[in-house]
Amino acid sequence: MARFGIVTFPGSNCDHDAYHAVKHVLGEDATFVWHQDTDLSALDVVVLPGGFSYGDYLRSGAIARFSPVMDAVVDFANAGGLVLGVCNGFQVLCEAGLLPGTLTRNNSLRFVCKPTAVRVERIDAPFTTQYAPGQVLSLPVAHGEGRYVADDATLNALESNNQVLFRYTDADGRMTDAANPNGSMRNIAGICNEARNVLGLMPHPERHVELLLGSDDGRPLFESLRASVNDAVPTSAA
Ligand SMILES: NC(=O)CC[C@H](N)C(=O)O
Repeated sequence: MARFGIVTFPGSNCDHDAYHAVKHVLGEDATFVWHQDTDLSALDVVVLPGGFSYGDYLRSGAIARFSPVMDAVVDFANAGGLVLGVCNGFQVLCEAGLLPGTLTRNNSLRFVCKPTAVRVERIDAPFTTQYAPGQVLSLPVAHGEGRYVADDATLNALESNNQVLFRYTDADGRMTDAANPNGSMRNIAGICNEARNVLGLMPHPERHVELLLGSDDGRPLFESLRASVNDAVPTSAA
């Protein structure tokens, strides 16, 4: 059984969605981790969920990054643990320095809440093995500060290391400005770190995990994590 911990900050509002995806849809072990907790040793995967941690004061994720749990998340990630940050979780990961770049105000200066088409760029990361390369997913976005920004050197490094795992496209997988809901540079929707064990993703896979919700395109992301955890567990026969 893969053990997922879902961090709750004051202001998180997608923690229960993530819990539902893991516990009830996937059938794996899910527990909530309070922002003041510091022991992550019983977990295989840490999820930083969406929401408005600390009211998005100053800028999204800027205060959550100083929560006691985040020192533990940094240690967990540096030891190779799997970390998934969705939306506000992505913002927190950038603020914490676990991912490069930052998320700034949408180019529309408006909160955007709608389904988007997102293309899977790479399947050689523990978050995407259960997708097909180039598969176009329907995943909802809901954010005011989702515009991914980084300098050219960082963007080029992300591309050459194959760290861009998801991009906004149209439904046919074409990268257009119209398909980009927030003005993210190079249509970036999700990136991993160089070691490939930390993912930040702006759209919400946990909101599209069953057809009752309109789509189950987000479900293979959680199945990929489960497969990665199970593959890593040594068998007793060894
Ligand atoms: N759904 C969310 O996680 C919201 C993200 C963030 N606080 C924003 O509005 O930019």
